[in-house]
Amino acid sequence: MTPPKRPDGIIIALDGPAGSGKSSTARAVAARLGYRHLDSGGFYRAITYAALRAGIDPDSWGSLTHAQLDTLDVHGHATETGYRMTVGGRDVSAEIRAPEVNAHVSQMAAVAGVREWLMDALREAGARGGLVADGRDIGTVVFPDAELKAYLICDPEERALRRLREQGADDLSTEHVRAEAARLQGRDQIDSSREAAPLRQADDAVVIDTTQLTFDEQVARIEGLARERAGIDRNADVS
Ligand SMILES: Nc1ncnc2c1ncn2[C@@H]1O[C@H](COP(=O)(O)OP(=O)(O)OP(=O)(O)O)[C@@H](O)[C@H]1O
Ligand SMILES: Nc1ccn([C@H]2C[C@H](O)[C@@H](COP(=O)(O)O)O2)c(=O)n1
Repeated sequence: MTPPKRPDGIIIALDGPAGSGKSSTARAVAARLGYRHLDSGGFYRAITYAALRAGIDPDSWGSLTHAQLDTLDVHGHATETGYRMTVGGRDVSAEIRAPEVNAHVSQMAAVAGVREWLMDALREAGARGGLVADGRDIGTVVFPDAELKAYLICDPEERALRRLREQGADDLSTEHVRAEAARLQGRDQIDSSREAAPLRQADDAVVIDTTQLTFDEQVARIEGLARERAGIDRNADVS
C-alpha cells in the first residue's frame, strides 16, 4: 500500500444528498482517526446568513462580486477538531442552522462566483491532509484526488424521520414525515440540477446506503476503508 502523500494523513471525501448522514458521520470518523472535520456546507450557510443579515436581496445573489463577498467578513477558523464559522468576528454556529438559512442556502450554493470565491479556503483546509470533508462536490471538484471518496445515500422518508428526530419534533406522523421528505428532495433537486459543481457521485466513490445501517455501522465502514487506504492497521496511528 502506498503511504499517504500528505504530511497529516489522507483526505476522505463524503458527499451525498441532504440528510444522508454526511456531517455526523464525517465528524465521528474524524474523531476516530484524529483528523480534522471540514463541514463545507457550513461555509455556504455562513455566506447565506451574512448576505441575509446584510439585507442583500436573494434575487441579486447571482451577481455578487468577490469584493462584495469579502465585505461580508465570513471566515472559517481551524480548531483542534474542525472549523468554526464567524461573520464579522462573531461565532455563528447556531445562526447558520436557522430555518431562514435552510430555505435560502441552496440558492446561494448555486452561484458559480460564490463557489469560486470559496474554493481556496476549502482547499487550504486539505493542504496537509488528515481531513474528513463533507459536502456535495468534495470528491468531484474540491478534492478530486482524495484517497477515499464515499457517496452516502438514504431513503428520503428515513432521512426526513432522522431530521425530525434531531430537531426534537413531536409530530412524527406519516404526513409530517412526507412533508419533510419533500423539502429535503427539493433541496436535492436544486443541488443536483445546478450548472456549477452539481451534486453527483464521483466515478471512484464507494456508495454507502445508510437506510438500514446504524450510525455506528456506517462510521465503522468508512473508518475501515480509510485505514486500508492510508495503509495503516487498526491500532496504529493514522497520520
Ligand atoms: N444510520 C443512521 N441511523 C440513524 N440516524 C442517523 C444515521 N446516520 C445519520 N443519522 C442522523 O441523521 C441526521 C442527519 O445526519 P447529518 O446531519 O449527518 O446529515 P447530512 O447529510 O450532513 O445533512 P445535510 O446535508 O442537511 O447537512 C442526524 O441527526 C444524524 O445523527
Ligand atoms: N460542498 C458543498 C456543500 C454544501 N453545498 C450546499 C448544499 C446545500 O444546499 C447547502 C448546505 O449544505 P448542508 O449544510 O445542508 O450540507 O450548501 C454545496 O453545494 N456544496
